[in-house]
Amino acid sequence: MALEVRSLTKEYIRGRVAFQAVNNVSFVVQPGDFVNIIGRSGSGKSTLVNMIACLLTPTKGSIEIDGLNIVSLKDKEASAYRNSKIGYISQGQSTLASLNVLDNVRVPFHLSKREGTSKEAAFSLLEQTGISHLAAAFPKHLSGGELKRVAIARALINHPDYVIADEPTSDLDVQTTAEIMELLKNIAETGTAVMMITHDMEALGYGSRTFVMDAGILTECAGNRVYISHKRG
Ligand SMILES: Nc1ncnc2c1ncn2[C@@H]1O[C@H](COP(=O)(O)OP(=O)(O)OP(=O)(O)O)[C@@H](O)[C@H]1O
Repeated sequence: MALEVRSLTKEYIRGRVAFQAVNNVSFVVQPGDFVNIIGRSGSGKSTLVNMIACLLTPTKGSIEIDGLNIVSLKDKEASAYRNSKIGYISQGQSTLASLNVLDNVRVPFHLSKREGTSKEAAFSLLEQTGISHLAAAFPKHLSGGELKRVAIARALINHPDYVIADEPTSDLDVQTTAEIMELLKNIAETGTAVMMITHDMEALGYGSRTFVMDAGILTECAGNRVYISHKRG
């Protein structure tokens, strides 16, 4: 299922001045793509992916999946879409402290009405992410890399078509970064499109396409080569 973003714009008002945090952005993501999104702090990366995750309403433009414009979904439909189609790996800590690792992974399964149980599937995802030995542990006893693996397993529990990861390696060492990136690459290889915001040059090589966001304008780098301008126009 291709994701088609057309003329997407998000306008904010700061002081009394309106500005486009995301400015007329268009691109298409195919199943299995592993998309890097890079760019300076404040350039509009999170605003863009939050609109794709239906967490934010665009000012203008469309986001189509299989002919359905998700921008026009009502709140309840938008939540259902997010729950079934999007796996979201947020930048910060996102586990629930009162649940053990296995139950944290199961949470999205139970947010919508579904047949069956999520226990085996959640355990299998913990095996895939290399932390099944921590199934009964609580988040406060886990390292940053282990918590990131929990977030990845949880993002996959509903078999999403798209995984969005907002700086998944921001606080990890080189070795753990490589392991987390291998996991994300494997996810893309199964046909789930991955969109990753990153500032981490080590992480970039794992993606198949790279986009640069600059003051709300998104440009794809030819041949996945990265040209970063440090000047702002
Ligand atoms: N609710 C809001 N109201 C007004 N301005 C906002 C709002 N949310 C974000 N912005 C502004 O929009 C711009 C884009 O923000 P965004 O968080 O998308 O950037 P980013 O590229 O993800 O940054 P970072 O790399 O620091 O996370 C920034 O200038 C930010 O200050």
